[in-house]
Amino acid sequence: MEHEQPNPELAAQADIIARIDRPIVLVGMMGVGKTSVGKRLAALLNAPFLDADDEIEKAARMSIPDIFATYGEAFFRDGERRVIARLLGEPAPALKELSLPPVSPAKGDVRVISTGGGAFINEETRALILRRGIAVWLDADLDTLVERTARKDNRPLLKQGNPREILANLKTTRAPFYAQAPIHVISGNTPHAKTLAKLLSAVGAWLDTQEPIA
Ligand SMILES: Nc1ncnc2c1ncn2[C@@H]1O[C@H](COP(=O)(O)OP(=O)(O)OP(=O)(O)O)[C@@H](O)[C@H]1O
Ligand SMILES: O=C(O)C1=C[C@@H](O)[C@@H](O)[C@H](O)C1
Ligand SMILES: [Mg+2]
Repeated sequence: MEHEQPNPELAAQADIIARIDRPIVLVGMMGVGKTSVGKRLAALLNAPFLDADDEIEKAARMSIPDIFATYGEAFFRDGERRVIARLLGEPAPALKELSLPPVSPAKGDVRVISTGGGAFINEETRALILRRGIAVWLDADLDTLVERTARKDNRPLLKQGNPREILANLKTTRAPFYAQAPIHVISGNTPHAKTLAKLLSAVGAWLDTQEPIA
């Protein structure tokens, strides 16, 4: 019987996965792929996946467009801040938001949290994410964002005018905030698997800078 050759790429991935000890939090523009890439990353890490937008909808028992339409953006942002605090395991006042219990991680503290596009712009939310998680800025060019966001009709901010112009403005004004994430990955026009591999190796490179060399 032939011996199987060890696969160095898989071994490198396993090494990175074993060193991840905190939540990975994906931040970036709407449509960049935080949810779809985040789900795949969680599967690879064998860790829970939590989508902040979904959690807000569950907590409010309303869709995001309905929350915006009924209560306005400021109300949504406040809920978003409290929900993300809960997903990051922040105790007490966050629980006021609803009767949901804090999420209990299955494997240590590791989980993948995909945030909504505006979450990292809030100072308090950003500070919490930077303190408790490994923040990854997923980024893409404007054409890619326009194409990807056009696939679904569930983003109220894009209904306030020309989606391309709105995305261009948001991208410019938000970039300095997203850039505060320690890791930056381009979610380009390639299959999800490629973005995932790039993301994991960027996390590995960042972990290398955090650990003292023995
Ligand atoms: N790397 C990729 N390659 C191809 N398609 C992608 C990639 N990343 C995301 N997409 C597609 O783009 C669309 C938007 O992705 P997704 O919903 O994950 O974005 P998001 O960042 O979570 O957006 P939002 O902030 O509005 O929740 C989906 O149809 C998804 O399949
Ligand atoms: O970029 C944003 O501000 C938003 C992105 C979505 O994920 C949702 O959180 C909501 O539609 C707002
Ligand atoms: Mg999403």
